[in-house]
Amino acid sequence: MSLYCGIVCRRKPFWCYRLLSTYVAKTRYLFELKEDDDACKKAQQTGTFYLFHGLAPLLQKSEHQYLPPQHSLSELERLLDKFGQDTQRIEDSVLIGCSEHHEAWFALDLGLNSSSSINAALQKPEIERALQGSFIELRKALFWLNVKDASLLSTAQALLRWHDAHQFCSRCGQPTEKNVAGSKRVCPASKSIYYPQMAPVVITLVSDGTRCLLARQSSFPKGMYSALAGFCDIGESVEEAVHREVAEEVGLEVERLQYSASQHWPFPNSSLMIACHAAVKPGHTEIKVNLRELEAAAWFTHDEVVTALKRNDPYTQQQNGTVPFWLPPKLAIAHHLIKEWVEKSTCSTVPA
Ligand SMILES: NC(=O)C1=CN([C@@H]2O[C@H](COP(=O)(O)OP(=O)(O)OC[C@H]3O[C@@H](n4cnc5c(N)ncnc54)[C@H](O)[C@@H]3O)[C@@H](O)[C@H]2O)C=CC1
Ligand SMILES: [Mg+2]
Repeated sequence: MSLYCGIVCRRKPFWCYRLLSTYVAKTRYLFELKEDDDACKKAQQTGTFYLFHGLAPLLQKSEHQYLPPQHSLSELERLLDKFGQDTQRIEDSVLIGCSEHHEAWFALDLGLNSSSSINAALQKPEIERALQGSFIELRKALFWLNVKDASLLSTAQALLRWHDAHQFCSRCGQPTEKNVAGSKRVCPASKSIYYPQMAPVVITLVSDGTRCLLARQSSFPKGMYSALAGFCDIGESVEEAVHREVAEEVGLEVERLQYSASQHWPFPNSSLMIACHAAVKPGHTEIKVNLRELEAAAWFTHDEVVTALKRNDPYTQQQNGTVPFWLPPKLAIAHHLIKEWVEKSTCSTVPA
């Protein structure tokens, strides 16, 4: 229940956090930190930092799970000091969220070349030893993290990558400067403002009523099939992108589009995955694979998909040496789409 009653406090910020629901208060606090550099610097004093090296998050193994440790500002300063680095490097950190009690969370990459400090990147093995953890490539880490940490670290990596790649103004070539939160970069020379971007991607699970269409690119791990995905062209709606991508990749026309869900996907650059179900016209099921985009595409039955969803260790080779057909991991929206199709078709309400 929202406690916000429209009362406007005279204290800064112009709303009173005590009158807001926990969720609204949190979003307003994060908004303030993005807009106000002084407030964000202050938040660093009491906040915590997630560390990366070359865009790989630091993880520590605890019992049966991997967790990303959080470090306070003073711990981070001590670490930099120990390795002969100036604390200006902390200016490269980016705001990635906050707790319900308004403890701000930041991410900092110790391996990328710093735009704030002249010191060279820190050496990975030495920091790993000092912090008793390992920097693990995010694609691998996603298999071991819980959903909350996976989402937070994906956001952090996307933001750190974007800042690393946007250090110069594309209009005049001069260095750009990030605000303290990292929600934008400004070019002092041309006054251009740059905001972190995501590319919209449609991902579609096509059904013919009893089977679903799955495809693989040659770059996928052996045996893995997924739903059809593709970047939206400029000027296109989501619906237009779905029709075009399906026609382009497998030569089919679809109808009855149904939006399912969306997901931020950090690889290889930030994408906003927009997931839909779609159906082919009855009898129009002949696949014409575009071999410039895909290695293979095929229709799979409900039973084949159910078996593949149960496959926990896809890399186990079958006795004849082949790798069995398997599906993207739970955290990928493709998995969600496929599971949803299985559940719907079990209840006989699959989009025809
Ligand atoms: N989270 C999930 O469940 C899944 C995520 N994906 C992601 O979807 C994305 C798109 O899938 P693809 O089949 O590769 O797309 P695609 O079918 O559009 O083909 C990729 C090609 O599109 C062109 N392209 C156009 N705009 C681009 C842009 N903004 N960035 C990069 N290339 C662009 C390039 O020529 C590129 O080679 C991939 O990055 C992949 O990681 C794909 C499947 C499952
Ligand atoms: Mg594609």
